[in-house]
Amino acid sequence: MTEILTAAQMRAIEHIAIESGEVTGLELMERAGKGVVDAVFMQWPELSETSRRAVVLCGPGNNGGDGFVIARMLKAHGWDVRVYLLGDASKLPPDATTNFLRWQALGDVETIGDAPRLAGEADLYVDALFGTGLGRALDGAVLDWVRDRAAAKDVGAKTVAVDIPSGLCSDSGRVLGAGADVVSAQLTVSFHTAKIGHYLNVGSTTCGTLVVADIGLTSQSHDGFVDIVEGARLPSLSKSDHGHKFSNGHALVLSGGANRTGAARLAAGGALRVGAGLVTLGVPHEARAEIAAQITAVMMREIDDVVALDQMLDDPRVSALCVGPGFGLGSTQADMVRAILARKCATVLDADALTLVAQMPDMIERLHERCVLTPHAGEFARLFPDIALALERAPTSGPAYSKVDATRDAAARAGCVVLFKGPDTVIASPEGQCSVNAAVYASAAPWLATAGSGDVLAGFVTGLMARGHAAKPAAEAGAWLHAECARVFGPGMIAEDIAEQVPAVFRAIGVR
Ligand SMILES: NC(=O)C1=CN([C@@H]2O[C@H](COP(=O)(O)OP(=O)(O)OC[C@H]3O[C@@H](n4cnc5c(N)ncnc54)[C@H](O)[C@@H]3O)[C@@H](O)[C@H]2O)[C@@H](O)CC1
Ligand SMILES: [K+]
Repeated sequence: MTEILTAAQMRAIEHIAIESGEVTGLELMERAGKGVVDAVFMQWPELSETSRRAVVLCGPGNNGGDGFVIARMLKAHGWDVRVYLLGDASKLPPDATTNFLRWQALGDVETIGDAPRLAGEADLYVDALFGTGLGRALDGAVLDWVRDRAAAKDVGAKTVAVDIPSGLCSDSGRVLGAGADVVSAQLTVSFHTAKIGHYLNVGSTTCGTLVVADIGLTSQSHDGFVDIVEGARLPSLSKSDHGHKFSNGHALVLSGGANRTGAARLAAGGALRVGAGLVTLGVPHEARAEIAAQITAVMMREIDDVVALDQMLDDPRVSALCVGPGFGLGSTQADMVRAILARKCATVLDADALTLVAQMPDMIERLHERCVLTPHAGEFARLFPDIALALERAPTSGPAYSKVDATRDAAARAGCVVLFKGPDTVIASPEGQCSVNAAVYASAAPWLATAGSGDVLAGFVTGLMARGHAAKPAAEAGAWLHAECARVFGPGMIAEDIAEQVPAVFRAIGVR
């Protein structure tokens, strides 16, 4: 998996590299500027063909320092470059000052209030106002510029954001302030690794194309770092050449009553597709005929109450459970959830099971480390109302409380893995290990927003746990497969199609 960093982690990595004498801050700034110019010419080759006009907006920190480097490099390409500075040049930090002076030898520096706004006035706008040091909402002349630029609605406008679009918090992907004012970039060039904010919340819709430039820093893995889930780095999902069905686990998916069995059937199909050796639907008597008419490889067993459930769970071959999709919210269902939690089996709690946990104060304490909760935003708010509130409150200062923070806090409180759904799905363990499955940028899967898709995800995670994967890797692999199946299928996809894509996706990542 690839690490993505907070601003503080990035600063620490830079600091260590500079302190060790491996590189100077000035060298890093030069490489950052070059990385942006190279990415601009790669993204828009037409800009490299003839000299053009650039407007470079520089802020009061090192992001502004990068801007002066970019201005100098574009000038060296023969461009007409105009530079606008926010604030007092005498207060720039040292490396930015050096590059300010280098630029001053080549051209003027005007004040930000005079910066042009319209596409006709420049071929390229460079946003070097704020990067990882954004501390509060945009205001004053910068805010005016951002609003005017947004109102201009230029077709084919080209704005490159240096490190991160100004106004966006690099830890959370949230816009600081109540107004949602942020530079809208077509290209964002970050350095060393992407930042968490590029992937969460509105980060991906604000950055345009995201490019990460190598500035020669060495990676320094750390337990606290957040990972991006990647298909190429999932645990092995191949089946053993010598296995039999029971060696691949037996998943039990509990269904609700008649006329609401679809969700459990979708989950069961998902569990089977990702390789559980057997999948059984636990079905109330009244729904038997309905389910029997619609399943083939999935098996069925009548489970009406806790007694029948306990009998089934006495079979040690049942290796994972899924409870919640279409399950119901009655007292029998609540008793069954309690009975399941008492068994300490690998269990995915989704949909109605999450609502039951939220309604019964004793339930949260019964959750354990082999559970995975899979809430969407509404379910998350029911389960963890105070945490959800902190996440919804408009952030006034940076770094802002993020979905990563919220999921980590929820997992610590629940004592189990929490998979907080969305295009920016965050998965956290109670110990704070955390990853993001980002169905954004080239991995976007917008057709996942369809009825029943969450049921399939619950089934995927259950199937992988039934096969013996631990809760967090199962949640990560399930989330990645889910989004990738939808991406591969593309437009027109409905929930039934998701699991059907598993064979193609498995083949593509070498699963056998
Ligand atoms: N430190 C280094 O060696 C390197 C830093 N790099 C660049 O440096 C950036 C980080 O630099 P800094 O830490 O100086 O932070 P920034 O340049 O992002 O901004 C910090 C400055 O902006 C002010 N500020 C924050 N929010 C404001 C607001 N809303 N309105 C007005 N002023 C505000 C702060 O008081 C501070 O003066 C990175 O994003 C990256 O672009 C790169 O050059 C790579 C090397
Ligand atoms: K920026």
